[in-house]
Amino acid sequence: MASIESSSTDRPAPIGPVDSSKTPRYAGFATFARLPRLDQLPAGEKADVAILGAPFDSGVSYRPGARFAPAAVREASKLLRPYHPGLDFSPFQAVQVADAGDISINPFHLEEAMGQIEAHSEELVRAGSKLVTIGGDHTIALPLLRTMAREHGPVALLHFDAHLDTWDTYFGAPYTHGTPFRRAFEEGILDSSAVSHVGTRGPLYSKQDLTDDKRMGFGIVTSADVMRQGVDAVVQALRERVGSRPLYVSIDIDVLDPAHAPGTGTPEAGGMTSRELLEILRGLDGMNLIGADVVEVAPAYDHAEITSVAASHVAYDLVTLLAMQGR
Ligand SMILES: N=C(N)NCCCC(=O)O
Ligand SMILES: [Zn+2]
Ligand SMILES: [Zn+2]
Repeated sequence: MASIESSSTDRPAPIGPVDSSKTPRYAGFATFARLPRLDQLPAGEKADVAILGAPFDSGVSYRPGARFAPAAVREASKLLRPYHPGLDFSPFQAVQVADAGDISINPFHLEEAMGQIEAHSEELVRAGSKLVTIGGDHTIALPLLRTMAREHGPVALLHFDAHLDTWDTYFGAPYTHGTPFRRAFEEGILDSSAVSHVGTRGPLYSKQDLTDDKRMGFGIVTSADVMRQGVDAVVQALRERVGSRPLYVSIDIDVLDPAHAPGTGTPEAGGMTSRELLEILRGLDGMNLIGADVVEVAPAYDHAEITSVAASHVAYDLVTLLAMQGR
């Protein structure tokens, strides 16, 4: 396991999280994992990895509320600690991780909203930050993928979700949370030889949904496959499919069973456990991860922060995987 714990450059040591043995976790402003805000870094210092909020839920087909997720996930992330034992790595020591705040997104104009997400993410990426974006509904993955493809060319995609999200339109609308990956396919920003859904389950509109999805190149690892084959076999198959291609990971929190993530807009029974999801993510260690998102947390339907805690741990694993690639 590649482990880069220190830097050879003359940049100052990263500013880490607020020390929870000095200031209690429940005190103070909420940033992701109690990390500094981007604007608190010394002048000229970049975030190697940035957590970015994308509060937007005007693309949903069912329960709204994911616009409140960035705040809820930050709040739930206060209990995260600096060392990741599963990956044997201290991400906040190795690189500068910072909270880049929320994008200002127009809730009344979908195209403008996507433009704002694309522009803001591009600015951060150009400044040298790898992004873990907290949605928001799944619509936000499309502008984020556009940004990634502009930097890297067509990208490999691992899409963790109960749903395919390769549907065509809803009520005639092309940009919704059920359609981002069909639009991405049409725009040529995905590397169709290396795209896969993981955790898929639940009723579809028709069998044609699967035919269309396959035509776009997607492989499917269902949630039942995860249960039957086990985490290690799934990880091996995903690694083989993606290889060393630039990889974007999009995680719809509804990939988890509603027992593990009740706070979401379109829940489906029979999902993965949070343990399975986290173990699959850890299995991606060493792959060419370029960015990630965690979407579809809808705090109003949550209980005891079950969903936002799960999302905060998922985001922490993604941050750690990105941090392991070094400064
Ligand atoms: N992306 C999420 N979470 N859901 C898409 C479901 C679209 C539908 O209502 O069929
Ligand atoms: Zn979903
Ligand atoms: Zn989705």
